[in-house]
Amino acid sequence: MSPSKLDSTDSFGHEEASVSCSKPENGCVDSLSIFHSEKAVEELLQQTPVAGMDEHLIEFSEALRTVAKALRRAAEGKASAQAEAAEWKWRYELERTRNIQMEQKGNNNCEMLRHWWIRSSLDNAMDMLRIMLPCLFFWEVGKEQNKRIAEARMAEQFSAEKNGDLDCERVKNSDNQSMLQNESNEHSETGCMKHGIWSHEVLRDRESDSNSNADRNKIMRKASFKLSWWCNGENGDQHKHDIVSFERGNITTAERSSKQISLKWESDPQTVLILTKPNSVSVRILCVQMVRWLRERKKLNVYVEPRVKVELLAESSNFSYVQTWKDDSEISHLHMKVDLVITLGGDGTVLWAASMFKGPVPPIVPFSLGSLGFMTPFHSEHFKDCLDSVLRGPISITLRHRLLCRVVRDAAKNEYETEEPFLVLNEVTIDRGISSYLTNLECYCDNSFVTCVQGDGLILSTTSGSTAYSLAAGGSMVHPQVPGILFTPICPHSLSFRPLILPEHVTVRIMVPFNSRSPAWASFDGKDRKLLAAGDALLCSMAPWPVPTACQVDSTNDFLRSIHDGLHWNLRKTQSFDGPRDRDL
Ligand SMILES: NC(=O)c1ccc[n+]([C@@H]2O[C@H](COP(=O)([O-])OP(=O)(O)OC[C@H]3O[C@@H](n4cnc5c(N)ncnc54)[C@H](O)[C@@H]3O)[C@@H](O)[C@H]2O)c1
Ligand SMILES: Nc1ncnc2c1ncn2[C@@H]1O[C@H](COP(=O)(O)OP(=O)(O)OP(=O)(O)O)[C@@H](O)[C@H]1O
Repeated sequence: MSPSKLDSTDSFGHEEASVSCSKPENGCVDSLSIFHSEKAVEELLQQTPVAGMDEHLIEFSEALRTVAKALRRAAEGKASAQAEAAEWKWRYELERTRNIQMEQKGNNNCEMLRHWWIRSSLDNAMDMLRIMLPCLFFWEVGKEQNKRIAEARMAEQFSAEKNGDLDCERVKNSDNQSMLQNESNEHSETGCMKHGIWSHEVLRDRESDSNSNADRNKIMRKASFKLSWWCNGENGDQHKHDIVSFERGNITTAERSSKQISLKWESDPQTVLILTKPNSVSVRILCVQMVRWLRERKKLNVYVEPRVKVELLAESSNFSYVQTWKDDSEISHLHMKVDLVITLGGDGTVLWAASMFKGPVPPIVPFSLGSLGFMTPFHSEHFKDCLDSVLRGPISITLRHRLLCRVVRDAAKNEYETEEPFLVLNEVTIDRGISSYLTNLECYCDNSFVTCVQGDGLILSTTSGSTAYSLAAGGSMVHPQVPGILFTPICPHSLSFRPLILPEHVTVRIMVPFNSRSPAWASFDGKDRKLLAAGDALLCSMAPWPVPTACQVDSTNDFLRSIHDGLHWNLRKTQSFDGPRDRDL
């Protein structure tokens, strides 16, 4: 590069101009000119060196290149901060508009429901008159009978009115194709009712909905139930929403956020879904017995998976009453038909059951037919007694939290542009897959930098999953009713990387940085592996739909029994009485 060329205003002059702009009076940085300056330096350096080139010039141009790079980063940082601010503003506006719309829609639906109630009450009155008139001759007999009909109808109307809030939500949700697309609506579905945590009431079958006017009596109803906190062994009916009180400036915890929960049926369960571990003879035999008993003795509708229906029909053609689904799209409506799910298998079958419900999950009764049973407290030998007591209620349940995991690709415009989310009951694992390099994962918690994971990977686990993979990687065992997200590294290449437990309300973001030597792989409850390339991120937060599993005794007793029986936790021979004692010392 000749000095004359360096002096030329074409390249060097341009460079100077951009550098002087990099020390702005008003803090403004022109990213375009910085880009040009950097390019100019790049070009200068690439030119063939000529004899007698001054070394200082090279150093100077290197320095210029560094300055230009720093300026470019500053400009990019500013632009991205501005974009983020605009994004938050946009999100705020969107949320506000959505809330206003939801409020209006809710009011409209309630209004419609009220009109429907008045109209149907009039219809009922007309019906009653129609019944009564021909019966005038038998007035005394007819009077008693009509009174009973009227009472039943009024009770039904009363129940519908009492649960008006929930019905409003159902009306709203009936339009929804996918539960996950309508997160906010479903949030309110699982929300708190006046008494207890929530109550499934008068849910309509999709098919029945379409011809509901034609034949209301054929509407399939879900069993109604109530969940309540269990206080000191009593069934406390009231759930206080404010868990912290601050009267007169004194902060006290009036209610604990996590308590033993009790489920009490308000109407009898009618439909049961049985899910079974495949390829197991003992499971198949038990399934046959259970289906027969539920149908013949309990008069319940029974749903099974298509594969199991084929197996049952091969056993006997009498099983034609057993119901199933034809294609997977019907699975998304199962939660509206099923009152109770029974699983026959190990923990993997409970995970399978949970994965079928991408929104609310009906209560699950897990029977143990595997080698380990952390989530399967019921013994198959006593299935009739167990199911009798569950169907009668009340039962203790463990509300097992799930994590909602979304993959955001580098190319996505914002965090909402994600692929189909996954709901995990145990954990999401981000590992190195078949790559022999260390994973390099940047971790953020609610946008605060947590750490960089360099090792085999990272496990983000629920407390239910704390006894699974996370435990094997050195994580703590946590009672499943404790709300939180476990942050457990897999074979970290550092001596001080202890596992963390984060609070339930945070969003964890795991990013594969651009300087990572290899991509990472995410897997969800040990299934569905997804590639995370450089720039891709995984977002993980607590899902609004927990998995309610029935307890044999209660949450704590079942959890302790599972770690004693399943893991032989802290099992040690008791020291004998004879030997040295303190008083001898
Ligand atoms: N090194 C490990 O311990 C390891 C490795 C991979 C996966 N897993 C676990 O396996 C789970 C998938 O289970 P699967 O049955 O489909 O696969 P699987 O058939 O390979 O069984 C894995 C084992 O994990 C046990 N398990 C599952 N959930 C558990 C829980 N919550 N608490 C205690 N033990 C539990 C199962 O009983 C089973 O013995 C994953 O979610 C992961 O937690 C563990
Ligand atoms: N209904 C089902 N359809 C397809 N796969 C299933 C079903 N139920 C369970 N599985 C899968 O079968 C595998 C084994 O199931 P599960 O853990 O229940 O039995 P197990 O391995 O015998 O029990 P354990 O792990 O306690 O020894 C799991 O990976 C699970 O995902």
